[in-house]
Amino acid sequence: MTAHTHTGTPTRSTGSLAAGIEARAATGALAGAGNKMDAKGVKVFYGAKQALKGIDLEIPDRQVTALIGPSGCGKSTFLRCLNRMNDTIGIARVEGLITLDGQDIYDREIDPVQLRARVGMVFQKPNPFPKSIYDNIAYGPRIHGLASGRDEMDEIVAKSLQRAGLWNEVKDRLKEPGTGLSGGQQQRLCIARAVAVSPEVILMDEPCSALDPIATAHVEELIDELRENYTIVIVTHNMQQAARVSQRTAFFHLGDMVEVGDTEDIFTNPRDERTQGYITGRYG
Ligand SMILES: Nc1ncnc2c1ncn2[C@@H]1O[C@H](COP(=O)(O)OP(=O)(O)OP(=O)(O)O)[C@@H](O)[C@H]1O
Repeated sequence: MTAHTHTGTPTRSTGSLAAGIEARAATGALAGAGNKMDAKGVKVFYGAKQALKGIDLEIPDRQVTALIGPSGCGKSTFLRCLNRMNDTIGIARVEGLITLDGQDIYDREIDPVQLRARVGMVFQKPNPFPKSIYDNIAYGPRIHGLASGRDEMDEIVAKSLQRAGLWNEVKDRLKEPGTGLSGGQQQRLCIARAVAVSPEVILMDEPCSALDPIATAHVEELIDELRENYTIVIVTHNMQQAARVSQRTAFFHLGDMVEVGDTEDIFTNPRDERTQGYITGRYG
């Protein structure tokens, strides 16, 4: 089965994360230049069952790429390949090539923990740690040794919360538990936590499915702001959301990537009848 393709690097800071965030913002002019990640012939098996049949997909730098398609078609499986989260599933086996800035992320030299700092993830259900708001954010930078002292850590926490649009709501209650926030605030806390380790790519697996419409709108606005500095890949069942937040959309069907292109083209002029059927609600 062939896929239709419609047609469209920041340096990682090893020192101060706050400086890294600033540097990333300063190089915003590079937005959209080239592909951040590239998948070629990606197959995934869960035991004997094949979930992905050979996916080719380019992930452009500092754009939002939406993965859509009917339940069980392999969107989350593909997303998890991008930061090797499938490594944590014993029966999962991944074949093919996935690169980040041209480097094979499945290379033996690559440490998956370091990779996941560069390619962060936000899950469907907000999952703050049972810790204070401050410590939720500081956890990753502590593990990765990104702050040399308390002042620097305070700065990272503040900048990450600002980036996630949560600072004003929580700046006076940083010692309170993250679990005490509303669902929408918790999800923005999780986005701040992902941002705190200065990732280059943020993967989002249905990040709004547990949120009400107001919280959803908030997170969608945030995604739009984040793409200035980060490459984002989002799995969503909500086609309006894909149309609102993404610049590129890839349609998955039964383990294949059927069609990818500019979001507007995919929604107004899908080439494959399976894509057309899905976006017009004939199935899925
Ligand atoms: N941990 C796992 N073990 C075994 N099979 C799995 C596992 N995770 C996913 N699968 C199977 O792989 C296929 C693709 O699942 P995946 O969750 O990637 O699809 P999806 O498109 O994200 O679905 P949904 O939209 O319902 O979340 C499905 O048949 C699913 O049952």
